[in-house]
Amino acid sequence: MADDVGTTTVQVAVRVRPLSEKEIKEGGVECVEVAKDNTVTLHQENQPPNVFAFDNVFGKDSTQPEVFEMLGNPLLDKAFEGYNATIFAYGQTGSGKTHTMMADRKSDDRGLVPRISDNLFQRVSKLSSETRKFLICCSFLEIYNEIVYDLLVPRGKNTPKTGLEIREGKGIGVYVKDLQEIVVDSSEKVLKLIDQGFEHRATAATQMNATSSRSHCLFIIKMHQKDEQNAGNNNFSKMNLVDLAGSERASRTGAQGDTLKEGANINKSLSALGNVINALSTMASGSKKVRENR
Ligand SMILES: Nc1ncnc2c1ncn2[C@@H]1O[C@H](COP(=O)(O)OP(=O)(O)OP(=O)(O)O)[C@@H](O)[C@H]1O
Repeated sequence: MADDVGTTTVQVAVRVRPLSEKEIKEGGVECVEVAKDNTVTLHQENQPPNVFAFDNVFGKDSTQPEVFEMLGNPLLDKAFEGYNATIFAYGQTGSGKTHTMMADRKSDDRGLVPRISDNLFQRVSKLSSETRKFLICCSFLEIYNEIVYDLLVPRGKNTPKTGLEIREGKGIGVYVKDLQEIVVDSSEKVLKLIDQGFEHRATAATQMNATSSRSHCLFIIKMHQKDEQNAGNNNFSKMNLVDLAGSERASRTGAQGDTLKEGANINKSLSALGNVINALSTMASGSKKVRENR
């Protein structure tokens, strides 16, 4: 998670998913051990175990509400204070990114994004008054082969081949030109937008003979608060909820042609993201050099 107002913090959580039925049938064995001190031990054949430490660790029996409590709730706290905040789900195809971020959006097993939306509107309903108002809007986009597509608009003949443009504006930072921003006043409306976005994404993927796990997917919630009695509450914040494309390496999957191109673009963007996160965490730990280079 990263917020971009002054005190930048980056936290890394890891979630281990249970073995799938197919993996069990094929004789797969669990090789990851999760400990209460937020460490993960990786056991590999004929090698000494490797131990890794994280800010948060979720074992194979972890639940969606637990993940929300540890990651979603603090993100909302920050958003209500006026900070921008981002969650990225990173991992190889099939590791559980979409399950953690979305899952079945209408079931008790729903993931972070629908839970954040539910909790956001619960908080808004508690805090709203004659003098304190909230305006919330959402956008949904995907980045496929470095091209940005609006998921709230059906893709068709009129969709520009080059996709939407990423721009930077004074006071507003980086934004996507012409991206739809839909005003929402309930969690149900947010879930409808998500459904709509997924439908457009699936249709476009079929048209392009691609799979959705080869694109990055970003759900954006913007919140504007206005309080006539307490100017301290007047603020604007943005939550970016990102389900990244599968991180496997092209060389390992033996990809060729278009799939190789997709893989190269995914690697390029994930490596750029890695550089940004490294720079942010170095900044958070007070490295002078990064600050001077900004
Ligand atoms: N924590 C979990 N508990 C139970 N099942 C899980 C868990 N995480 C993932 N799964 C299951 O594992 C399968 C793969 O998960 P998922 O589709 O979320 O992977 P992914 O990383 O998003 O893959 P892709 O990159 O293709 O989008 C799904 O059937 C999902 O339901």
